Amino acid sequence: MADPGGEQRAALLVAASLFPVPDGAHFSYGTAGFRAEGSTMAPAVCRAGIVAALRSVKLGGAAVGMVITASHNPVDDNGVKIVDADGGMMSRAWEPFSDALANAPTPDALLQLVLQFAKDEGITLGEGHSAQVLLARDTRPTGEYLLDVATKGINAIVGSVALDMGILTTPQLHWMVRNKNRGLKSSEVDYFTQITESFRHLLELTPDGKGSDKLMEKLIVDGANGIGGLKLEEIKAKLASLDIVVRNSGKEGEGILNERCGADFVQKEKVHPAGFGPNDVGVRCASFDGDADRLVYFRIASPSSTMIDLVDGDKILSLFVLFIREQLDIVNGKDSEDNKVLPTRFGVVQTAYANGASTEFLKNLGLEVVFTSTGVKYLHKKALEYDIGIYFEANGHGTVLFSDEFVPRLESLTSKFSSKAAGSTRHEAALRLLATSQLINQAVGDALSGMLLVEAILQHKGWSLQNWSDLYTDLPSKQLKVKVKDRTCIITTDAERKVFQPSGLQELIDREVGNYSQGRCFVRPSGTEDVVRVYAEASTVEAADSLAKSVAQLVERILG
Ligand SMILES: CC(=O)N[C@H]1[C@@H](OP(=O)(O)O)O[C@H](CO)[C@@H](O)[C@@H]1O
Ligand SMILES: [Mg+2]
Repeated sequence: MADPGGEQRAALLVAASLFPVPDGAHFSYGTAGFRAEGSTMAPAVCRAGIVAALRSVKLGGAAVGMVITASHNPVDDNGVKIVDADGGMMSRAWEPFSDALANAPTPDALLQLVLQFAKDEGITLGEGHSAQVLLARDTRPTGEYLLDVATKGINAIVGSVALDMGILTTPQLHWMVRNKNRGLKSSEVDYFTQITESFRHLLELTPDGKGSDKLMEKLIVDGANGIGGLKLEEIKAKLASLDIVVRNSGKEGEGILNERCGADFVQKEKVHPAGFGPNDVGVRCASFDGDADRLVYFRIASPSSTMIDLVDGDKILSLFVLFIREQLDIVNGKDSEDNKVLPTRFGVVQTAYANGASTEFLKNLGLEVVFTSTGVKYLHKKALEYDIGIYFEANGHGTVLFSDEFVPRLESLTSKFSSKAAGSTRHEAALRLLATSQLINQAVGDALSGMLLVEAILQHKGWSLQNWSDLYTDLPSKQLKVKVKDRTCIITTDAERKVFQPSGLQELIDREVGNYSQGRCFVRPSGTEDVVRVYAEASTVEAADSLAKSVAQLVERILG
């Protein structure tokens, strides 16, 4: 293999020896990158820095991103995720190399892995190339240290530049990488300007007589004591049409990151977050997760209970679908199927965790609903196949993607309308679609921009949270975690809805499911925790609980 030169070899050996992998440690690039207790993350983070820099070299010096975060996980955890040049998750083809590198036992083993991989990928190391990696972190206490570690990893590839973008939400960094590589404005100020301006624009397009005063009433946002709350506080003043109160805002002394708060807690426990109580009964509330890439809504139903009415990712998706479909129908008017001014392939992507009632609702609208494995990297890729592709995980992570081919078509139609039919309902509908494509993050799910789109649509429809929630009734569901010896023994198929191995387990699950009306249940190994997840749905809460419990027992019995 081509010799990258002594300087490059030495740099890799030094970086590897700075952060050796302790005996017994094993890192795995899971559903959302490497994650573990923050104080143990340095070897994985340093090596992820090497991977990110190599990725940038491979892509001709395009900007690549790295976010130091463990999202909704406890404050002592931390993690690292690589953002590809298009603003999405790192290409899955690079995950095996990332795993191998993170676990390389010695500096020399690491050097050999890099040399071999560079050769296989046709990457020339040493001189004459450039690479840039944009870095961000969330508010975790180990973040600053790990960001420094990541920088050391990046610098171990000669010619690379690490750019610290500061403390950001995960979707902000994804957005920056995407915009930078498209030659668009990509600073944080630009991000805020884009989302606040397109939100304002959408509100201006609210039909007359809609957007009742009741809707102007306050929106309380649970910031999970993380970065999303802090950023929302920064832009609140620019969202004057909304009366936003931020709780668990991430400000010093307010509470601990993700502890009894945040979108993950609210969605899984179905109780209100810390800092909320009887005084908030009936108020429209939203909850972000710790790095603000997930969003759910809820309402406290009664002063005597902590229970909430949850409006989860599936319902956010349903709301977005209705709005977009309505605008498309207006734009296309009464044109026949093959004579539409804006023919649009509109696709909806869900995972097995989507509530069965949501899937039925979407299918009844005549939409194409497809399923992928859990994790944004799968959903996003699938959604890119459509003119407008929309995906959400039930836990609130999702976005709406407008394809590179579709946006120019929409733009030129909008200008055509503005010269021939300015102010017409079709013109306005086209403008709404355009504003939506600018508001909703095109790189990844984004709680901040997602929330603004929800708010604009509620105003557009003149809907309360109740109207929205009434779209359909969720089937009762239950999630359990089972600790087993080796979760990788479970191999799934059919977008994780069926167990392929160990053989016989699926038949046993099917038999259990058969005992319940509207029963549905699946198991899969988590990609972020050392557990097997069990999900069950049935016609009553008790039945869903009982089905989940029986299947969890089956898993325990078979996998121990
Ligand atoms: C059931 C569930 O919520 N799973 C989550 C969780 O993945 P697991 O592979 O299930 O651990 O974390 C992922 C990353 O945040 C998220 O994409 C996914 O939806
Ligand atoms: Mg997150």
